[in-house]
Amino acid sequence: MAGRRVLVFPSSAELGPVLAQLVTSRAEKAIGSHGRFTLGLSGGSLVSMLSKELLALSELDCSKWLVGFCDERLVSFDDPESTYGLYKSQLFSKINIPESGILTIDCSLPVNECAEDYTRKLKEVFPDDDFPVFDLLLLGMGPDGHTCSLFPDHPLLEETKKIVAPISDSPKPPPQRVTMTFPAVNSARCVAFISTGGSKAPVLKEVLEDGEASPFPAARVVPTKGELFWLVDEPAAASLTIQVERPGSGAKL
Ligand SMILES: O=C(O)[C@H](O)[C@@H](O)[C@H](O)[C@H](O)COP(=O)(O)O
Repeated sequence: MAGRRVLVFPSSAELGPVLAQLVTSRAEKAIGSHGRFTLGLSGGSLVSMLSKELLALSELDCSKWLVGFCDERLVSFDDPESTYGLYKSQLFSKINIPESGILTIDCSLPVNECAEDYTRKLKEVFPDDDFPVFDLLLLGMGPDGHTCSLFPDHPLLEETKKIVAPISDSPKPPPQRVTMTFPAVNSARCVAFISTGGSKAPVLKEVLEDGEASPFPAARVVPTKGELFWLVDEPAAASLTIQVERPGSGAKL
């Protein structure tokens, strides 16, 4: 791992601009070095925060972006539970990302086939790698310590071969989902967790202070070579005793 940074902001309002800055700076770097920017998205509160912050930028050029999903719920795209559906209405329809730059699941397939189909799509985008090397993955963490659709005590936590796995017994509804596995997540060049709210405080303390000794899935996100950021707000950070950075909303990452 290139080193973990934990950045604490008074609230989401101060965190948001730094998230946007991280995305645009990694996009610029990626496009400069290999001509495209591959970004993996997650659901939850990230959808509205990221959409709002990116749309507030005056010069956002997404023509060389390739966006995928760290996990996705197996529901139709017009279902309010569809992560893609939410991004489509809040972000994709308002930026200049080409349709070919959005990697979606095929939600008409049964869950196992859906995971295989999404694996195939990722392999097409990353033909030279055993696991996809995204330039940036944005992750959330639930109050139970799950990330992507990798839930505590689930056998999928031990998956070492698949890039994408199906899950049909998700403890959080909807039950059917597809998710990137840990080896895929940990192959990224940069991973950033965005975690806000006091419900995250106890689990965040264990994840950050006990590391991989902690039982929580989020603690297993340790990029092999890439960077790891935790962007959190004060309520989520309330129980931390480790040293953190408090850089303010003008931080440049
Ligand atoms: O698929 C899901 O059920 C959600 O996307 C979920 O995994 C979410 O990312 C986390 O629970 C963090 O959500 P918040 O950032 O909104 O707390």
